[in-house]
Amino acid sequence: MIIAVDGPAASGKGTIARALAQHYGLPHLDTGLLYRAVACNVQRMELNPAKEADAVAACDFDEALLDDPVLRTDDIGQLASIVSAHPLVRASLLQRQKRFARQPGGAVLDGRDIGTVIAPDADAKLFVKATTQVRAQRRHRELLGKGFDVSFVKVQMDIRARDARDTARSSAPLSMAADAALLDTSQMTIEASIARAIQLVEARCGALARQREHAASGASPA
Ligand SMILES: Nc1ncnc2c1ncn2[C@@H]1O[C@H](COP(=O)(O)OP(=O)(O)O)[C@@H](O)[C@H]1O
Ligand SMILES: Nc1ccn([C@@H]2O[C@H](COP(=O)(O)OP(=O)(O)O)[C@@H](O)[C@H]2O)c(=O)n1
Repeated sequence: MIIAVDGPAASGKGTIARALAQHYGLPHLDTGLLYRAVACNVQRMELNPAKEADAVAACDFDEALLDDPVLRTDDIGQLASIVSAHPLVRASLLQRQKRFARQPGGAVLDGRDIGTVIAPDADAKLFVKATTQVRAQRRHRELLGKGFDVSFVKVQMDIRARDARDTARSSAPLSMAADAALLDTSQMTIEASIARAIQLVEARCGALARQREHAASGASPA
């Protein structure tokens, strides 16, 4: 089973994707980390993130970088949304993500374009959202908890800038797949949002199983 979880920054998609992976015993890939690694490499190599050729040169990063806590900073998040807008950067990370999605037994992936580009054939797709205010509060609390000294206003501005860039880019923009289920976590606790996500996946997979049964029996689906 492939589960695609997309949504904007700090909507809760990573929390939900990890919980779904644990619930179904599937491997999980946080695809945002790949773009964050490219961004960090651009910074370390003193390249220009706005130049596609520079960003592409940074795509060949050391795997150990994926575990570096520096990737979680707000500044790297911003840089990631600049490098991720380049089509050649996206192309360079594409096959790795598709391979992960197609591994035997399935997988859970979260990001911006999982349901639309990486796994358009996913068995279940969720689009997780929350108000900008709530997302900024969550991310601010998270960053403070990790020891990063950043103001709420900066986090809020950065989230707005990232939302705008991720939605407006021409290559694989942040958008909800037509067949995704919407999950608004603004008023939900973590536990409630995970429980709802499991319900949505169950509903989707039950519907798919019924469709397949109908197809196998030659009847047209209800
Ligand atoms: N429903 C929720 N209520 C409160 N906090 C949440 C909720 N979902 C996630 N969080 C917290 O918000 C922060 C961002 O969540 P995360 O899952 O990393 O978001 P995303 O992957 O969409 O950026 C984390 O600190 C997480 O624990
Ligand atoms: N599948 C993905 C995942 C992330 N990204 C980019 O990478 C940036 C960082 O993604 P992330 O998922 O780590 O960020 P958060 O949502 O966790 O804040 C995003 O702002 C996007 O620009 C993307 O373009 N496509």
